[in-house]
Amino acid sequence: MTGDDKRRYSGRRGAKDNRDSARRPARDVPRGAREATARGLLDGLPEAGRGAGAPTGPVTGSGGTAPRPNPFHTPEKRQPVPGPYARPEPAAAPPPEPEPVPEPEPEAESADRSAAPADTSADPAPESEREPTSTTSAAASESVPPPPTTPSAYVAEPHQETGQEQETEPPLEPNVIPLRGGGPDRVPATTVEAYAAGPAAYEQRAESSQEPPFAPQSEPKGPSPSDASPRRALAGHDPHTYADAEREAVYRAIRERRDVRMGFRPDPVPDEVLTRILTAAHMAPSVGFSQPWDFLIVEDPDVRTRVQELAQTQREEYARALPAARARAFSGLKVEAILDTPINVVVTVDPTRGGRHTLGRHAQPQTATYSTALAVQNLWLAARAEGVGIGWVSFFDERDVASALDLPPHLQVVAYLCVGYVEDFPPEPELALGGWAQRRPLSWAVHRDNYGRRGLPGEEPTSLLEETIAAIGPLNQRAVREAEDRHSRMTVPPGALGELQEVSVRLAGLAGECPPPIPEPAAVAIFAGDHGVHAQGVTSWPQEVTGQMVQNFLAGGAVANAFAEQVGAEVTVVDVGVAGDLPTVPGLLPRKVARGTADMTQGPAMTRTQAEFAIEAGIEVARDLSSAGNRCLITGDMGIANTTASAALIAAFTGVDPAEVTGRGTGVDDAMHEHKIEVVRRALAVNAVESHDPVGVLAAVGGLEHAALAGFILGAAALRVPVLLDGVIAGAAALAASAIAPEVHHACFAGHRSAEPGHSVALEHLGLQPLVDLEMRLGEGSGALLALPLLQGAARALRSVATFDSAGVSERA
Ligand SMILES: Cc1cc2ncn([C@H]3O[C@H](COP(=O)(O)O)[C@@H](O)[C@H]3O)c2cc1C
Ligand SMILES: O=C(O)c1cccnc1
Repeated sequence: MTGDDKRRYSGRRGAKDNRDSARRPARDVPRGAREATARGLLDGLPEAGRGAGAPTGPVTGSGGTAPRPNPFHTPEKRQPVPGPYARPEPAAAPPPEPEPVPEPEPEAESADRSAAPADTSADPAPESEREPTSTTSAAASESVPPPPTTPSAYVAEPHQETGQEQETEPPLEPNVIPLRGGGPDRVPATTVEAYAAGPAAYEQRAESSQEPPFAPQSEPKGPSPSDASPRRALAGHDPHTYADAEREAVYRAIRERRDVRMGFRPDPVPDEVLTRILTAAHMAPSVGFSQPWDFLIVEDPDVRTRVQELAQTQREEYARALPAARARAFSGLKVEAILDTPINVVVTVDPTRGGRHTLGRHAQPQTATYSTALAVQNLWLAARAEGVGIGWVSFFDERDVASALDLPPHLQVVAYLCVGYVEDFPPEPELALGGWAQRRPLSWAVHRDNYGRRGLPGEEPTSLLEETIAAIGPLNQRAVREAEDRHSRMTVPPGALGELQEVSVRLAGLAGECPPPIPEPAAVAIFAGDHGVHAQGVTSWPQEVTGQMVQNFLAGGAVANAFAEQVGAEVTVVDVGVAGDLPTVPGLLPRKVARGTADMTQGPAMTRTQAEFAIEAGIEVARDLSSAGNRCLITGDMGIANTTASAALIAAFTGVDPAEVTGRGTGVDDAMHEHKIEVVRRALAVNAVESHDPVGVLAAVGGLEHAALAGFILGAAALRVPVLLDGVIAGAAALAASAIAPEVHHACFAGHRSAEPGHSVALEHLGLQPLVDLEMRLGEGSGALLALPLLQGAARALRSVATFDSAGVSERA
């Protein structure tokens, strides 16, 4: 490898190479350690994203790793929790209905069971269930406590020092927006007895409490328990607060509740246990105290077989609609255990119960169903405490299952539950373990006063854009070096993989691991918007085509759909600014910020607020698609006249003359092309654009889809997920994103070079080399989709090509 090559791999080439200079503390995990934990859905895929977004522990050099515990698991803090519900205190959970009699044999057994899984719940799968792992990972898993439980991409556990080699590197947190501090109140524990014994005893007890109670997520790093906020002080003296162990039991049931589909045991659930569980369900809150639920216990094998057939049919229907990569993963996924469990419990709702004047239901009829869902949750938590597993099956049409169960017509099925003792409770949701989806951090979900002002209690709220910018960082240099080293040893003449070498090294640096995960599954987001500048006659197509093409995407009839199907990617359409109304259908995300932009030759196309809203909509789409398990995000666009706005943006960000960046778009003739250049010039003259104010530039001469695409690109970079860029519209948006957060380019891969002249200018400015160059000029994400297999091939080369050593191939003399 030449020195020049080496320089290239440390980041963007050319003038902007020195952006990697900022360094932050390292966090890395040997590949083997991560593989040892992988036993999920996507394991069936050829290495698909194994470990993607799964930074599971600290840097430990090449040896084993101390696992990075899941925050919902606090084994080191966990105390033995006595029995199911501690009974004596009136404030504790409801006691079971029947007077507890000396427990018969099966009951005693069940009590054991309820304790046993708790102890093992942090454990990895039994040896027999584990994926075969490399020697390193096997060694690692032997020498360390239970491995990390999940692709903990969404988990920010405090870094564990191992004393082993650490380098100064950016933190390795693919798929993680570094989480800000804050958190639950950690009040001193109190007990009812202490309170009853008098305030002095109570206070003493509170002060002497050592054990911090439940930490719902370790992401928050906010105020310490000593903080003297009024809220904290009040809580510390609240006579109603449960004692530590009691609270821990409640929170433990919450965090260890699982939807279980595998490993059910045939032994029956004793009647007393089932009665306790149903009693808990029956204690649920309900609107107007209407108690609209009923519980149908199904044992009859014929009925269950009928229901199972319904589920099977639905499963097949669902699988047919999946993109290829997802369908492969889904084929290994168990969705029901209807015949595997000793009983099924159906929870129904009677929306008419309580009569006409049920309090609260008159305004919100759906609260009957909500109430019933709360009963399901109570049932589920109680079952967990009893060591009983629950699998909720929703793979059927509600009316079909109601009729298979011969329910009275006024009842509806809310939940169909498979109920039985289990071999194991997975330490994390099965879907997360397999990489099908990821847990969203709490900080994504907590807003303050206004939706979008995110901040955990006790923290200063921030905007999504600020938070995203703060999370974008350099490539991980350790992974970059490992990838470079591997390339130098791979059975390939030096440099023979051309650009794919740079791509693969960058994928490793982005993910923070070598080899990097295969960028699969992938999702294209087609952002759609209309343009006021259309009125200037810059395209020969009517504006309605934007909305009509959206419908075409949704019906699966566009080029983007054909190419997405070819490469197994999922298509999502996002309406950020289509002028007309669009139907509410699956696959279309309604995020309309405005009904198209204003005419930029008359003034700014958008207000700054509109531009910001659109950017944030794009960030949220990146977050959602990533937490849905996608490991590659692809840009797509639809917006008649958007090549005009693209040209204006590119001219504004690069300083290149409009005549050199304005193309023919959908194919305008010479006269219209000249006119289009003039329109771009006029827009830039009317709007005083300053490239140091990228959001202002987007607002002045951009489109809503450009702003959203810029957010999408920023969002992907913050999550350390590769983003595959399409043509000139994506190029213009990437320039804006890069002006907002210069290090965004590490995550950007140019899918293709469009025939639009502005696109080459943008790519040059971004320092990106296109993977495909076929004179295409369509947009929609079409060029980027074609390039997806190249991106995946680059990652796979690092993963599966042998080295000279391992293959016994002689190196050149
Ligand atoms: C039928 C049709 C399908 C398209 N698919 C993408 N575009 C592309 O062309 C449009 C931009 O070109 P201009 O700036 O010249 O209007 C965008 O909608 C872009 O996505 C299409 C355009 C049309 C007409
Ligand atoms: O480069 C593109 O993506 C492009 C070119 C023409 C029309 N629409 C999109």
